[in-house]
Amino acid sequence: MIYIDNLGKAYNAVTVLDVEQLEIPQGQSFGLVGNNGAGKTTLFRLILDLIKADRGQVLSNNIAVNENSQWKNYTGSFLDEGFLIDFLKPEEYFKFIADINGVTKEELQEFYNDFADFFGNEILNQNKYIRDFSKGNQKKIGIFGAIISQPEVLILDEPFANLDPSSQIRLKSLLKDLHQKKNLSMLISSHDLNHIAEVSQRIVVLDKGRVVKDLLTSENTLKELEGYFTPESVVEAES
Ligand SMILES: Nc1ncnc2c1ncn2[C@@H]1O[C@H](COP(=O)(O)OP(=O)(O)OP(=O)(O)O)[C@@H](O)[C@H]1O
Repeated sequence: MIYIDNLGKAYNAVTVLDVEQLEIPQGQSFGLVGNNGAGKTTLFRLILDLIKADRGQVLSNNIAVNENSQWKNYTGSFLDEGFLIDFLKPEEYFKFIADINGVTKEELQEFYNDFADFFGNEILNQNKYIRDFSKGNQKKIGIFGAIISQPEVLILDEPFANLDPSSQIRLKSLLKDLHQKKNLSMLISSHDLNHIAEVSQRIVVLDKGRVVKDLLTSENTLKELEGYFTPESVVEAES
């Protein structure tokens, strides 16, 4: 369970995150949406203890993430290319993650099988360094890297961005599968309302760092989100 308690962050005296309380129960698929600069990545960075909060704290299974790193044993994440070791080839990178997490060769092979369609023929056996892959393929490498450790909590920042349509569809199906089979807590941000509504049981909307909507996904959620994000000028033009 992730619990956010009175969390605040400002840059240059401008508040970019201000979340009083937010509880994400174990096993929930949690979608985070918001316009550019709404604070989504900042929230994920705070959850992963990559930046320091100005006030408040994030608890993972009741332990403050900035005081004890136990949560790292069960949390997989990919926010950006900074998470990759780009002077390695994908197979070397995956083996490195597998080795530090005690994942066997056979288990890794099983993951490769599950991800074969998602990878296409573009990731494995390419004999090139991660830094030389396209942005979309680097994203695939990062997502796979986050999943190899078989985490209980998975945090992905805009996983659908830069992926081609077929890969987006495959990723949705992989994420839904993982979530169902493993009681995984899945925290995903996206600008794509359709995708996020499809993979999330709950969707939170951030605006200027604040939670402005917290919805359990239903058949009306997509409409509600589209309504929220439709600019007034468009509403006026259509009426
Ligand atoms: N290191 C930093 N220094 C100064 N401002 C920052 C820093 N990191 C983030 N910000 C600012 O914090 C705000 C929130 O940024 P954040 O990246 O969390 O938003 P986001 O919702 O992920 O946006 P996007 O959808 O564009 O990725 C933005 O105004 C951003 O410019």
